[in-house]
Amino acid sequence: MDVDFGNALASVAVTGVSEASLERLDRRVGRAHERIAAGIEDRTFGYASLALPEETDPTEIRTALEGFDPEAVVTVGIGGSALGAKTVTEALGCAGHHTLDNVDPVETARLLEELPLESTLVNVVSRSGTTAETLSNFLVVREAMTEAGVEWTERTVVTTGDSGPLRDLADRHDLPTCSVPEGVPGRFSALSAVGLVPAAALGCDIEAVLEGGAEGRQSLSPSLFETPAYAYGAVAYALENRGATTNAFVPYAEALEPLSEWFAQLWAESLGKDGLGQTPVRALGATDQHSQLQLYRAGRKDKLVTLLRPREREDVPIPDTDVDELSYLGGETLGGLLDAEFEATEASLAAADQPNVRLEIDRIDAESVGQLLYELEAACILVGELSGIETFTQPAVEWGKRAARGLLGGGEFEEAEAVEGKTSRRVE
Ligand SMILES: O=P(O)(O)OC[C@H]1O[C@H](O)[C@H](O)[C@@H](O)[C@@H]1O
Repeated sequence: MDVDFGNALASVAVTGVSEASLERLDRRVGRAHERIAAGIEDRTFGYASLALPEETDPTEIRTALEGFDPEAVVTVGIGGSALGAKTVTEALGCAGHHTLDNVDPVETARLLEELPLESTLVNVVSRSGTTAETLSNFLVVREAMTEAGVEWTERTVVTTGDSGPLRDLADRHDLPTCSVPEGVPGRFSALSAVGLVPAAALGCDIEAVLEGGAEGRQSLSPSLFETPAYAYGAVAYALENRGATTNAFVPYAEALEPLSEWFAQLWAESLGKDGLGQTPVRALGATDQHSQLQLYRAGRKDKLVTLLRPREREDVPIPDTDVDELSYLGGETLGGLLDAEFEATEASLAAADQPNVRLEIDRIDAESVGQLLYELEAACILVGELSGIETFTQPAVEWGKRAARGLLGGGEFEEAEAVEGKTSRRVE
């Protein structure tokens, strides 16, 4: 990806960052890069994520999928065990990928009604193999397949850790499996089997995705001024230190909308530690110019707006019109209008002293998507290094899990008592 942070400079936006500050920060970026590079080489927990382009074996994935030629794939997983896979297939236009990454009974029932179960591949993904939502959905899907007369063991592939209930189930039923790479947190696993099985099953070029990731790896160098991923991470970090506690991530491409969900987990779960972290807001261009832009321009100056677009895209001409007020659109294209709105929004934010950064990729294809995922991960890891936080863990998510488990009789958890003791002040 290319990064243009001109609109994040103090010379453009009051809450921006000065060139001199970035020069000083670059020395810290260089030291952080040394730590990151060493962590990649040593496959240290978390940093191992940035070794995935070398470590992920497409052959393992394709072997596990041998004999499958599904009409549809349903990924039963949650968080990093679903978002990366959804991002890759949606970006690459691999039709037929559905995800069950919530336990909304209406949605699960709807999807099971809609799916051609006899020609659907069930892709169960859980690093721990113990995630309640994933296992509950899997049990429901398995029962639905049985009731439809489909032998579930012949239509299920599992991606999980080396041990745990899901690994035991896969072994017991001799299911094809892929491994979850050691030392790679779920939100950083898009460039592993966790993120690539559905794309492979639906005929996408996962090798090219990994090639893009490898180009991302090659792009890392000790300076933010020579490394797009570090330029983005360093500017996001510097802006947060100047009050930008929100990062609105706005791709101008429908195919990249799931990327925003993936980015939100990556940014929030990695950086939301010790009272720090930017709140990622998922938005979509041009649609959210008609909803959130008012806040970005005229609300609190507590934001970074990240604008992402492909430079090339398939296009659609806009026919001529005899409506005078709209005649300027005739002969234009939808892509031309989208690009004009991207640039106009970017300028309108700068004109309102709202720092924004432009990310661009050549086009939305397997290689560009792989490189984009990689470089956004590297940007996130740099922010974690500069912030001095634990980038790769997520202890805060465990409290709620224990409370829910206690409420369901899954053990004695003091967190469940806190739920019972809720302070109420109802208005009906
Ligand atoms: O892959 P699993 O072990 O099922 O975990 C799925 C997700 O749930 C956890 O609670 C974490 O918040 C996520 O980082 C993780 O991706």
